[in-house]
Amino acid sequence: MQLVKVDNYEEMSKKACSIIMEHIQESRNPVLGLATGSTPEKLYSCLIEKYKQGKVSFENVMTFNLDEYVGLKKDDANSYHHYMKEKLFDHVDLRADQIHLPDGHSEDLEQDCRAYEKQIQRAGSIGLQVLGIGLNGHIGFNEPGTPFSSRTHVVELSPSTRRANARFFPGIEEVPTQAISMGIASIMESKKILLLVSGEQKAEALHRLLNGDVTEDFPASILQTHPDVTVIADELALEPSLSKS
Ligand SMILES: N[C@@H]1[C@@H](O)[C@H](O)[C@@H](COP(=O)(O)O)O[C@@H]1O
Repeated sequence: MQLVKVDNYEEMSKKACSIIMEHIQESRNPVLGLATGSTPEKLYSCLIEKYKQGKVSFENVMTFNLDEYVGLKKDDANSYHHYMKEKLFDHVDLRADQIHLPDGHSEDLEQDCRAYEKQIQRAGSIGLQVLGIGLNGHIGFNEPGTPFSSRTHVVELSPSTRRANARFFPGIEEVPTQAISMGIASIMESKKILLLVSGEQKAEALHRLLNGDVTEDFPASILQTHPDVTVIADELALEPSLSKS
């Protein structure tokens, strides 16, 4: 894993933005894996800004999102479909047929998971996957204990993940109990992975990622075995972890 240390959230987002732009410019058929949550918000604003300045185009890009809540319609304000439209898709030159997210409102979730895997494979697998990390080490919505061999699947969200994400909902009761997530094996097939970590609340998770054992109890630890992972972490996420090591 390559660790890039930056001063703050702003710098982390700019650095990630330039890595993604470079990837788009260098690849013939760029396939991006995208994440949601608070972490990549500014990265997406930066990509919109660069697009508006004519510095990047998404004309040839395909996107696959990591996850989606089960039970929310695409236009629900808390769905990841809605998040992505609002934070990125509606502001750049991406057509609907270039964009892929799991369908959490599908009548046959299992079938949808299999179809999602096939779509990723047909696109030639993910070239650059953007990841955030959950407080418990989850990547996508792969909670602790998820087999490293997992493919896109339906997951039960842990109480701590529901609590962490309750800030986006009117209350914890409204946070769905299930989600569809790309599996850990699916994520690991990405050619490159870009993990973004910002803020003191992520310091413990980052410390364990950088120094801990590779174990299914801490899903992100598998990234230690991937040949091309860049972790961009800011000072707040790093400093406490450095002082502990
Ligand atoms: N499913 C998402 C993940 O894709 C995200 O990376 C992570 C961290 O979220 P945040 O960036 O808001 O801390 O947890 C969420 O639950």
